[in-house]
Amino acid sequence: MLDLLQSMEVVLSVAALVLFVLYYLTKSRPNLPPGPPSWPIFGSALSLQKMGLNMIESIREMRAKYGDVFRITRFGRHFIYVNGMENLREIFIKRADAFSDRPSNYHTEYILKGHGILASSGTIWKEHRTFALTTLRGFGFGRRCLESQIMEEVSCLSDKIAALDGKPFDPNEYIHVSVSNVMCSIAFGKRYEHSDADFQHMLTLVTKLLIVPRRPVLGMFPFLGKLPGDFFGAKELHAIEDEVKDFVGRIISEHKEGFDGENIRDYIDAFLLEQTKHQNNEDSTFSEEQLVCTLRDFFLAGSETTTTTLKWSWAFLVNHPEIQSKMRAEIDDVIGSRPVSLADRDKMPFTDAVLTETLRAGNIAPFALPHTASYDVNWNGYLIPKGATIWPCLDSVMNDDDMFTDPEHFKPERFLDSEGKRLGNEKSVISFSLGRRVCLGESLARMEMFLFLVTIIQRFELKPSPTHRIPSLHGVVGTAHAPRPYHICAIERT
Ligand code: HEM
Repeated sequence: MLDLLQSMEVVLSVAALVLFVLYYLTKSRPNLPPGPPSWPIFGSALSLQKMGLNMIESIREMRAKYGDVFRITRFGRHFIYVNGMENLREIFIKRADAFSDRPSNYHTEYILKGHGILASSGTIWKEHRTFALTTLRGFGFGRRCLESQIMEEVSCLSDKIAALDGKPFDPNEYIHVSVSNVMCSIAFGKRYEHSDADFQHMLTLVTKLLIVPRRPVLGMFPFLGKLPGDFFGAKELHAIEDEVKDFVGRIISEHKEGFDGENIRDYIDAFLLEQTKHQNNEDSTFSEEQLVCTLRDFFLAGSETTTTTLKWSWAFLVNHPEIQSKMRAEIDDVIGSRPVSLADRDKMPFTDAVLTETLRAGNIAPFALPHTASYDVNWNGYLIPKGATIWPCLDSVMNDDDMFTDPEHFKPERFLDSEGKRLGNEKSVISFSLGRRVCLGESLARMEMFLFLVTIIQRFELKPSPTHRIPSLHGVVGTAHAPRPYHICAIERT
C-alpha cells in the first residue's frame, strides 16, 4: 500500500512538473496584438474550434473582429497576421531588419537543417539569395536570352494540346511538366520528355511536399517524430525530402564529372565554380547540401506557383469567353500568326491586364510565406515578440474593395482607362509579396505567364468540356490557393 502511495506521489509530482513547464512555456505575454482569448497550454485553440476550414474566410472574419493586426496563440507560439497595404509596407519594408527571417520549425531544423533559400535565415540566406539573384540574372531572368528556352517549352506544350484534337483534358500535368522543364533548363541544363517517368515522379513528390500537413507540435517536441508509426507525419516528410534530394543529387554528380570552369552551362555549374573559389575557407556556406536544398527550393517555389497561376488564367478565360475573344483580337492585331515575343508585351495592354487580373483574382499565395520577428519589437503600442510567426496577408490587399471595386469578379478592365490604356494601378497587385523576401523568381514567372498564355490563346479557343462542369472559380486553399481540378477543351483555330 505504501509502495502504491509512493508511486502515485512520484507520478503526480512528475505530472505537476510537466504542467508547470508547459504553463511557463505557453503563458501569455502582456501587450500582444488583440486576438481570440488565449489560455495557458491550449492558447487560442479552444476559441478557434468554431472557425471554418476555409483559411481565407477565417482570417477575413478575424480581421473584421480583432483589427488589421491580430494574433492567434497555439501551444505557446504566437502567430501574427498583418492585413492592409499600409501595415504590410510598415512591417515588411520599413521594419525589414526585424521581420525578414523565417520561423524555425521541425522541417527547417531537422530536415533542411537551415539550408536553401526559401526557409533559411541570417547570413546563409543573405549570401545565397544574392548569389542566386546574380546568377539567375546572368542566365537571362527578365531578359530576352531566356525567351528561346521558354518558347521551346511553350511550343512543345502547344503541340501536345493540339494532338488532343479538341478532346476534354485536365491541363494540370501538361502545364506542370512544361513549366518545370523551364526550371530544369536553367538549373540542370536539360529538359525532360513529358512521358519521362522519373521526372513525373519527382514532380509528384514536390507537389506532395506542399500538401503534407505540418504538425507545429513537432517543432516543440522533435522526439515525437521518432515514435513508432507516423502519427505526426515526420517520417513521410523525411522520406519525400530524401527522394527529392536523391534525384537532384544524381544530377549534381553528373555535373561534377563533366565540370569545366570555362564553360558554365547552368546554375549547378555556376555554384560548383563558386565552390572552388571558397575551397580554402572553412566557414564557406557553398556546400553540396546547400546546393541540393536551393535546387529543391527552385522547384518547390517556382513550378507549382506558375502552374497554378496559368491554370487560373485558363479557368477565368473559359468562364469569360468575351474576355478571351478580346484578348485574341489583340493578339491577332499585334502579333498575327508569327510566334509571340516579349517585346510585344508593351503593345498589348489588354493581355497585360488579363495577366495582372489573373494574379489578383487567382490570389495564389493569400498569406505569402511565414516570416518571424528576429527580436522583440514594439509596434503601434503592441509587443511583437521575438520568435513570433508573422503572416503577410496578401489577400487583404488583393481583395480590398477600396482598391479594387467588386473584387470577387474577374475584370481585367480595372487596370485600363476608357481608351484601353494602362492606368498604372497594377503595382497594388502584390502577389509576389514585398520587402526583402519578395519572390526571387518574379521576372521569370512574368515572362513564362505571358509567353505561355499568349501562345495558347493565339492557337486555340479554350471552351468548357461538354462532359464536365465548367471550371469552378472557387479555389481550394492549401499551401496555395489553387483552382479545383477541371477539364476543358482546346479547339485549334483554322
Ligand atoms: C506566379 C508565380 C509565382 C508567385 C505568385 C510567387 C510568389 C511568391 C511569394 C508570395 C513568395 C513569398 C515571399 C515572402 O516570403 O514574403 C515567394 C518566394 C519565393 N519564390 Fe516565388 N512566386 C512565383 C514564381 C516563382 C518562380 C518561377 C521562382 C523560381 C525560381 C520562384 C522562387 C521563389 C523563391 C526562391 C522564394 C523565396 C525567397 C526568399 O525566401 O528569399 N517563385 N514567391
